[in-house]
Amino acid sequence: METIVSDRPESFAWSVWAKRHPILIKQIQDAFPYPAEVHRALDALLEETLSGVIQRLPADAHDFALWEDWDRGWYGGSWLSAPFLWAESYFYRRLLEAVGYFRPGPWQGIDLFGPAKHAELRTPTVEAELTALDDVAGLPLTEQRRALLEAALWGNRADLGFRITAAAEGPSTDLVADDSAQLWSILDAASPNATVHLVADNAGRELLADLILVDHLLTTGAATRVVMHVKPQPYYVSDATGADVIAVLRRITSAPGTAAKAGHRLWTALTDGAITLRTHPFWCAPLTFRHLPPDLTEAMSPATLTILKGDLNYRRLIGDRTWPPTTPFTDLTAYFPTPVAALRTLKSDVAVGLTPPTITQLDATATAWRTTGEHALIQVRA
Ligand SMILES: O=P(O)(O)OC[C@H]1O[C@](O)(CO)[C@@H](O)[C@@H]1O
Repeated sequence: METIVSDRPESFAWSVWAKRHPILIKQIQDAFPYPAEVHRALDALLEETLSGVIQRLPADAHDFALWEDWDRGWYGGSWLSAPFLWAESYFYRRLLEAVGYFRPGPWQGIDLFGPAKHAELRTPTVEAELTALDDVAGLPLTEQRRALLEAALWGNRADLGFRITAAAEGPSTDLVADDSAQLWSILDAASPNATVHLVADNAGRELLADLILVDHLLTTGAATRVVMHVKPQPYYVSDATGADVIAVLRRITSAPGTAAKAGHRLWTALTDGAITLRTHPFWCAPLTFRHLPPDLTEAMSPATLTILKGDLNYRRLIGDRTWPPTTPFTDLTAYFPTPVAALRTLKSDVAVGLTPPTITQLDATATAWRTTGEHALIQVRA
């Protein structure tokens, strides 16, 4: 199966470089009063990706050696001919370089995507979602499970990068694969000693729903311990960092009713160790999870179940390749060190584990069903 690259005009990967990134760079330039040299560096990066060759990080970058290790011979070649997964990840590292995120100075540590992430937490939609938790609390357990799992799943649609070029958010449509019964049976079989690792994706609404799900797992005994993995630095626009977890927690605790109670429980769970927050440089690596480093593999191996959120984690799990969509999910994920569940809305070309009737139905819609974000899946490998 071929690795996905970005050099075919009008392909999805190509459109990310040609259409999404110019808008993204402009948004970053507008969001902060960056000095002229930062504007120039951002413009130069965009130019380099569209018509230049991939430059190395400066030799004094703190992670220069790490990126030498992660390189697979792509420096010096065209961005569009390198694997999409590798090049897109490196683009986000180069964005941080352009704004001086790691360099001593006034812009050090300032999240270039912060304004959009924070604005999302103040929207009426988030307010309504928090209030709706009062109703969920009154439902029978199976319905609570369905509601909160689906909120975490569809929360992935709220990715800020994706929304740069996606049509305005329409109604959520169907699940193209749904192994949720298996997800719960794995946890129930291990109860009361289940440990869940949750590899988070986006901040804001998605992280809010993830945290509410985590609270539900802990309060119902479906999990005794949860390890949440977040990014060590801003990445893929709205990916969650430790600072985002705190911001979302504060938002939940400041809401009325059921939400506030969940927020306070989450806060306590973090302090007493029922929830552990972790990060690792590999979460921002341009490689698939087949390259999980030994320390991360060891840290994750006690997991009863690892829940991977989002499109990028899905690409990294199964490999960013032109798989036939009927390829079994279980075959491609057999290597992963723990039982694994993917919760993902479809926002890139990769899709596996679908049945022929589902594919026929999706093709009959005559839409770009792989990339519109209107479809979602829950896939599990025990
Ligand atoms: O936040 P997610 O769900 O990982 O999605 C990231 C998105 O960005 C992309 O990398 C495209 O830019 C897609 O893979 C995906 O649509």
